[in-house]
Amino acid sequence: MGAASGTTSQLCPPWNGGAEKISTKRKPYSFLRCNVGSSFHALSLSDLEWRTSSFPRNRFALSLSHACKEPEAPALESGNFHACFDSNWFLKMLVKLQKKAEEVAPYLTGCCIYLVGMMGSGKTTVGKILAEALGYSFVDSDKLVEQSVGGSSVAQIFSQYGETFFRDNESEELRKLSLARKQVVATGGGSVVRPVNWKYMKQGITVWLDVPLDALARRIATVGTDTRPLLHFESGDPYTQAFVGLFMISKKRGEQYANADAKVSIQNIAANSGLKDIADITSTAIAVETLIQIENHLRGRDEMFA
Ligand SMILES: Nc1ncnc2c1ncn2[C@@H]1O[C@H](COP(=O)(O)OP(=O)(O)OP(=O)(O)O)[C@@H](O)[C@H]1O
Ligand SMILES: O=C(O)C1=C[C@@H](O)[C@@H](O)[C@H](O)C1
Repeated sequence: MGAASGTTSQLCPPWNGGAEKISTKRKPYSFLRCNVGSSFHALSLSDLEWRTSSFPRNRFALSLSHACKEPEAPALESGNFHACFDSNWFLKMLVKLQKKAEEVAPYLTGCCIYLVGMMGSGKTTVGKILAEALGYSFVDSDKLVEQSVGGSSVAQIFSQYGETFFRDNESEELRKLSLARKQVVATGGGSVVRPVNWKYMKQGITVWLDVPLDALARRIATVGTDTRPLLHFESGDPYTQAFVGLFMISKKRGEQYANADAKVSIQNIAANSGLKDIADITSTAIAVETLIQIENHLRGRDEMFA
């Protein structure tokens, strides 16, 4: 692969099935240049590895990594993304993402973006893509809590110390993050329940990823509920367990997510792009919509103060 600096970026999630299945007849552009802030990203055919053998005609798998010419350019998890999809569509979406990020970045003036939403709503997946596009770093508040408690997992913290202990640590990590700049933060799904957390998160821009419960339950059922202690109390098959648990939680949380400055509705994205199944919406498309909603929020705010 052509990752000269050895830095590779995962641009999309390897979610269930590892593939977005859209057929294509054509090869991709031979070269794609993306500027993100001061960093330069180049995707070329040497970075795109085509493996056609194991897929039906007009379908292919793409293994993608790219070289970061700037050492300080944000690096996501190392490892390549393997998927099967329409290359032209994907590259267009990637260009759209970079263009939108370049438009929005100067107005953000380095302030942090907090993604809020129910568990499984894609805060981590979309957050990493956004951070990469904006030249921000990515942090996951659940991971920060885990580190602060000496490396125990969220599930272990819940069972060993209880939810209140977890929430106290979560608030403390959000307080520290409120002093930071240029970070995309994937918050814990329950960060919205404490008013003080909103005070910290509102130091930046808060965005709600609004995903229907059925889609959340399908995603969570795929990976299991082991890492999600609040879903451990339900019985039934993994989908039912996840759906019932999510339903109860969402009833309790009511409209708390709606306190966010901007909302990204997956159902709206599907409706606007003519897609019947929201599972067909890629995380890159959701990241683009997130930037659009952030831009709308910033415009509204500037107009209010003009
Ligand atoms: N657009 C999408 N389409 C399908 N699956 C997705 C999409 N985005 C994320 N997923 C999958 O859903 C699961 C949850 O995603 P992710 O970890 O990004 O959510 P999260 O909001 O950070 O969850 P949590 O709050 O529980 O940490 C993962 O298995 C991920 O691969
Ligand atoms: O929705 C919630 O309350 C949670 C979501 C996860 O991100 C973790 O923060 C934890 O499992 C609790």
